[in-house]
Amino acid sequence: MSAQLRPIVMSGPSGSGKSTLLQRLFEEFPNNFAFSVSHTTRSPRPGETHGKEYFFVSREEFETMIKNKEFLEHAVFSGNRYGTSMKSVESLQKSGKICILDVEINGVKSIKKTNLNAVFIFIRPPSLELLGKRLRDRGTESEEKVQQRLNTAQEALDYADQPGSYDHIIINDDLDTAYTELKNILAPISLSINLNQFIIVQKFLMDCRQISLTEYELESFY
Ligand SMILES: Nc1ncnc2c1ncn2[C@@H]1O[C@H](COP(=O)(O)OP(=O)(O)OP(=O)(O)O)[C@@H](O)[C@H]1O
Repeated sequence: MSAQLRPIVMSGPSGSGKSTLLQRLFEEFPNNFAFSVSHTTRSPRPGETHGKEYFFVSREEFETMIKNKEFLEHAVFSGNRYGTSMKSVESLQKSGKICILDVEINGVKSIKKTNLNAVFIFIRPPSLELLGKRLRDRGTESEEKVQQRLNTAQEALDYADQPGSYDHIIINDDLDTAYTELKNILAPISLSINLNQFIIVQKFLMDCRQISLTEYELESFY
């Protein structure tokens, strides 16, 4: 996989602010970043299209893909299987976009074992207390679910404390500061894509010179 198209793996406890930060990123740079499309064994909901929200596959197909080592990571939620295939990341990269993967701790560990050459970013809440408050304020989970998420959060924080677990850790205290930090991390990666395209154009122009196009003819390429 070419270095200039390194995918971004974003992880962090539920409620740490991943979706909020990514939503801002996609709004500001709609042509530069995108999520890869995952595979799932769950049935499509009304309005969902195969290949858009998910690739909907049977259990047998999913298991064959596991056997063929086609997944970068896969997991089970509410009795259904979900996974990110190498192919779906590659097809996004071919379209010239930086692929964003939003995965939990086991996904991070699996992806680390592949040759994806991703950049690993952890979004850290300032404290578990504040994380609990944000989850409660968000109002999407019952108190029992909030407690479950806080327990899982501790595990994610412990893993993030291990040396070498992530390339970057962003503390999401003030949202604007966290977003600026995220953009600063992503800027060199986006830049390398532009730089690579520039080098390809330069090489093309040099080849044109060697096959003796005149300066006048070259002008027409610009
Ligand atoms: N820096 C911040 N300051 C205050 N509130 C924040 C900040 N960042 C995020 N929030 C709020 O915290 C809540 C959780 O954020 P968000 O939904 O983005 O978390 P998440 O990590 O994507 O969670 P999940 O993995 O469960 O989807 C949201 O209500 C969001 O508006």
